[in-house]
Amino acid sequence: MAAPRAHPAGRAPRGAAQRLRRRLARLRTLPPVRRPRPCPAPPPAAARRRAGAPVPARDPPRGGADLSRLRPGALAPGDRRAPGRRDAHLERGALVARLVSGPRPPGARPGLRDARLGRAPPARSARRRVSALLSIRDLTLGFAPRGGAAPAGAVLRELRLDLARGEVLALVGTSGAGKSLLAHAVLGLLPPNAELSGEVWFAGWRLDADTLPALRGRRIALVPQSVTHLDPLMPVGRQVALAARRAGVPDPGAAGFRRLGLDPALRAAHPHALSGGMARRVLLLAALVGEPDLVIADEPTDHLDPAGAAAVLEALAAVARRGGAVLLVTHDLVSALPFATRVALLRDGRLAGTEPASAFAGDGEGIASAYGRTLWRALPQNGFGANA
Ligand SMILES: Nc1ncnc2c1ncn2[C@@H]1O[C@H](COP(=O)(O)OP(=O)(O)OP(=O)(O)O)[C@@H](O)[C@H]1O
Ligand code: NI
Repeated sequence: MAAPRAHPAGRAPRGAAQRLRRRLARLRTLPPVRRPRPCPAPPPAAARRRAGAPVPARDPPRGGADLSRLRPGALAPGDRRAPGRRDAHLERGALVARLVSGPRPPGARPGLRDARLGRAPPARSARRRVSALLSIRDLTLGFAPRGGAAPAGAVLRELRLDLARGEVLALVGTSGAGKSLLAHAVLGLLPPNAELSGEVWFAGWRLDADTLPALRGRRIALVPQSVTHLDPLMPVGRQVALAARRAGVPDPGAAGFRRLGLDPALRAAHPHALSGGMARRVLLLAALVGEPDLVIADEPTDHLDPAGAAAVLEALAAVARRGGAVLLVTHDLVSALPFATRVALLRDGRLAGTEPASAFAGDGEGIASAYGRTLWRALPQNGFGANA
């Protein structure tokens, strides 16, 4: 705004003074500007390293989310404030936009794209310890008993898992092993009675109620297992557009739908008019739209024919190729193998081993863990464990 010209007499003429008074009166009627709550700056890298936190070489936030305002590791293990609140939305069949995107963080600018998007990860220095993109440390999860029920044991136990940029880590295990809970625990989307301990770090940031809202749907995205996470009352095209807006990127429109093998005409359809496989691809599109660094995909190939499954896995592998990482929860190990770099085996809430994907070949001799060998040999194409 141009500065008002000074009047030679030192006072504005009457007409100008009236105009100024009117302007001031208009300004007073506007709602006050709300400033985001100031957060202390993050501690220096050295202090974070001393505290045992993984420290990235150089990994500033992007996508418009100013994480320099957030405190890494602000909450003690077990703090469940945000997860509980968010799960209320989840249990109500919460909107995919909210699940994959979350609210816009203070200071985030819509439409702002980071120039680093799509670039390779920073070069590793031999002298500097560079951590994984995602580090899960001693994660234990149980549920407080409800209504006088006997306390159940932990459903995830002392999990330690690292995921580096460029990796697609397939997380496999039998039904009920805890795969979805692990995915939800990373994203802070657990029910209020969940009791969580341990730590999850992403790009040097402790994931907690302070950091997650700024990261979810921007740098970390979830493809949920259930398609009920789509809003039943909103056309799916609008849901994708909403996810894009929250991530601060343009709506991919018809092109986005085509990219995942979906007819663009489906944008106007409500979720009930989509097949299970179509709905799953819409969820994937909504998750990938903001080009996140980390994608946690929970059974993204369910209900898909082999060609559809390959297209979905290819889209996920592309995330890793551009320098991101994917945690791929799947029952279908065989389909995932060509796209996975490693396989993590979850058994009754415990990690039974992590193996290179290349070990899952032939009779499974190259698989280090006994559980991995058993799972591999139990597959129909491997003789249902006849040689185990
Ligand atoms: N809210 C909850 N309260 C209590 N127990 C729960 C809750 N949610 C999940 N569980 C239990 O935790 C265990 C792991 O569930 P989870 O959904 O993570 O399994 P999963 O490995 O994803 O299985 P699937 O392959 O069938 O999807 C199950 O025994 C389940 O009953
Ligand atoms: Ni599951």
